[in-house]
Amino acid sequence: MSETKNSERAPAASAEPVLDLSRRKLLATVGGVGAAGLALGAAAGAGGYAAVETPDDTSPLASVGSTQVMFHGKHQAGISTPLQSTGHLIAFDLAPGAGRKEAAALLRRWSETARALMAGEPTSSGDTGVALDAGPSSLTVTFGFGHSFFDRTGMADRRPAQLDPLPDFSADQLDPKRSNGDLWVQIGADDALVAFHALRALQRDAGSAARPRWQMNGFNRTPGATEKPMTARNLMGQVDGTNNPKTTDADFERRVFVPDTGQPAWMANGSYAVVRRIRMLLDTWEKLPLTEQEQVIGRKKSNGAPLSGGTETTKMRLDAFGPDGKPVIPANAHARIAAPEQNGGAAMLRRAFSFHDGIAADGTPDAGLLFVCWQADPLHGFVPVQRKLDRGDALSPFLRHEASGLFAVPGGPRAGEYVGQRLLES
Ligand SMILES: C=CC1=C(C)c2cc3[nH]c(cc4nc(cc5[nH]c(cc1n2)c(C)c5CCC(=O)O)C(CCC(=O)O)=C4C)c(C)c3C=C
Ligand SMILES: [Fe+2]
Repeated sequence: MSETKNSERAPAASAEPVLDLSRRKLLATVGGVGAAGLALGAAAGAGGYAAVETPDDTSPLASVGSTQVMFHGKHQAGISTPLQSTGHLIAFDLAPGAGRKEAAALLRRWSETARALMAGEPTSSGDTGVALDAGPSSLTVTFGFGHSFFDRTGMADRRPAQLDPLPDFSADQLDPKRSNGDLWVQIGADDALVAFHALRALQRDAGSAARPRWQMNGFNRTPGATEKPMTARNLMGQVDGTNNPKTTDADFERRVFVPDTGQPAWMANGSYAVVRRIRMLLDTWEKLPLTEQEQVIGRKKSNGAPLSGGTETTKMRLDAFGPDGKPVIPANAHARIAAPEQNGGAAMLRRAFSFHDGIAADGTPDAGLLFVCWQADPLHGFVPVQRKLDRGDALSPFLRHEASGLFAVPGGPRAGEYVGQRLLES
């Protein structure tokens, strides 16, 4: 697993960040309160997995800035680590003539840059200074390989079957130019400048080896904006992420990560990311009365509680019927249709960013969800659930799936290793 560390540290420009462990409290899991990094973990619904260090009162940086996520670990950072307030998703294609050797050199460069920036250090070549003064700010950089990468590098025989293209869904309106790609990078941080700094550094590192294919920018709530840590809200106003698998669940690892002994061996402790740019038809959605909006999801908008009663964390009672004889959580409610118990146990870890790219040509807001979900096998996670949603989800008329990607995200690098080394050098 990747670890999160909340430390007082020298400004980002310093080559030697100060990590004075003797002056910090180590908080093991989500059980504690008071640390911004920890609070975020609880709020994200995708986090709280990592060890968090809190600074003492003399910290020169606010705790948001000083929170650090470890680059090395069993899993890559940015999967089960807390969701951040700024995200960039970017796919690259290898340049004509670039193959396995160039890809290996690129992953080596990218890994060193990610390691340095996640530690709050400047990059080793020509740091742009954009993140000067800021701490690591929970920066995570996560790397993945797309289906086409294996053809481009002459390694088609090493491609996992899990990367087979996703099936077509009837409601898809996908733009191929904004879909897939040889390589994929997910950047997240709790400071927009820190995130942008990392994005630029990685783009520059790509040099002549790879070219950006598409880029998407997203956001979530800023840590500290709410009175207490809360699950995120999306741009439809719903509490979104409640029923995510929890890192404390006995089957969390099995659902989200390829086992140690999994195949192919280079994917051990890795995960598969499905990325969808889902436009929300907000002009239509916002006209829907509140009670109907709640029926569409099956949960209350105010606090995310199931319509069958209780609080946000109360289990949905899918077998509850109202006095009218109808199910309290409608048969086509999104949360019912997507629930693992309705899909043979299929589950995924959703870790999304909202996006807003201004006004589209048709005059409507170009806004929605950069849906990213993580699973050990997309055929037992995203695919069956999306198949079912595609057939009769009450939310579908308010959505448009505009872009799609599927990426193999290898396990975390060991010290001295770069991401993907076990694929590229064995
Ligand atoms: C194929 C997977 C899914 C897509 C695509 C998807 C899109 C999507 N969802 C929301 C809003 C909510 N989703 C909620 C729950 C939920 N959604 C999925 C899967 C997909 N969603 C799952 C597996 C679940 C959990 C179901 C369960 O176990 O109860 C909820 C309810 C709160 C929660 O649990 O998170 C909301 C709200 C939007 C807006 C959207 C596309 C833009
Ligand atoms: Fe959903």
